[in-house]
Amino acid sequence: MSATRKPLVGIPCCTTQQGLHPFHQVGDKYIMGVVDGADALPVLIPALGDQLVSDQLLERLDGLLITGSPSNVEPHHYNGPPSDPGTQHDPQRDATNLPLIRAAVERGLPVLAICRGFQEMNVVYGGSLHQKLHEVGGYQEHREDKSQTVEQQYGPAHAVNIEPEGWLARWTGLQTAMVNSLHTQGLDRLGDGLVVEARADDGLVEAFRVGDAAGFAFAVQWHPEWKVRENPFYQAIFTAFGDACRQWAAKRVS
Ligand SMILES: N[C@@H](CCC(=O)NCCCC(=O)O)C(=O)O
Repeated sequence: MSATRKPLVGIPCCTTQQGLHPFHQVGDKYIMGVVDGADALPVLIPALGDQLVSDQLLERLDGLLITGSPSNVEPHHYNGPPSDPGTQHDPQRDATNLPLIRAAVERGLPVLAICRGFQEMNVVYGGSLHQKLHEVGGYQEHREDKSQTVEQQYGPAHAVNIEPEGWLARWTGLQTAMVNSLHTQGLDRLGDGLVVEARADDGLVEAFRVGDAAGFAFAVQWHPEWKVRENPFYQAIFTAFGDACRQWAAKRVS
């Protein structure tokens, strides 16, 4: 691989309906997180579910970024009770991402999962979700205040306590950090083999890694892609991801 060739990072899309037509889309901040934060080339992956030949796709990639989304994982994927009527779902995204995440981690391809992506990764490993964290009791407010500006909503909201022996501690040297918080759902049962990397003060799991993964497999409940270059804590996560993608790319081509 030439010194200037950047790793290729796949970003699976959400589906939305715009007028009469369905679209596949990814938010700009995730794309720019890959470009600016990981110094990599993004490529958008349509949410094709079964029609995505994941091996043929994954063998061409050097990493996967699994994004957040206002939609929720359909609860049948974790044996949860049905969602309230009107809950936003994206079954095509579920059908794409759940198998893709498993296949990517199995082959050692670097995976960074954010917010809904973090929740998906927990479900992939047999974990479950609280559908309305604010109704469970004992948890602080983890939702954004939708009356605020976008800058305020993605600003620091609460602390996370970082596990001293984990990857986050190694990358940052920190014991605590402030993070944004824009989620209604949250981890209930932690998936098999997932290792907690950080918790909120109320005990909610906010970051984990896949314990026996062959490569980089890391997930956070907050949004480190938000203005990643301006936040050294967020940047450290994207730097570690980008480095893992570069190492994968170098091995793949050599
Ligand atoms: N719907 C889930 C996940 C929350 C989430 O991913 N929010 C992201 C919102 C938009 C974005 O920044 O991409 C939940 O509510 O817990």
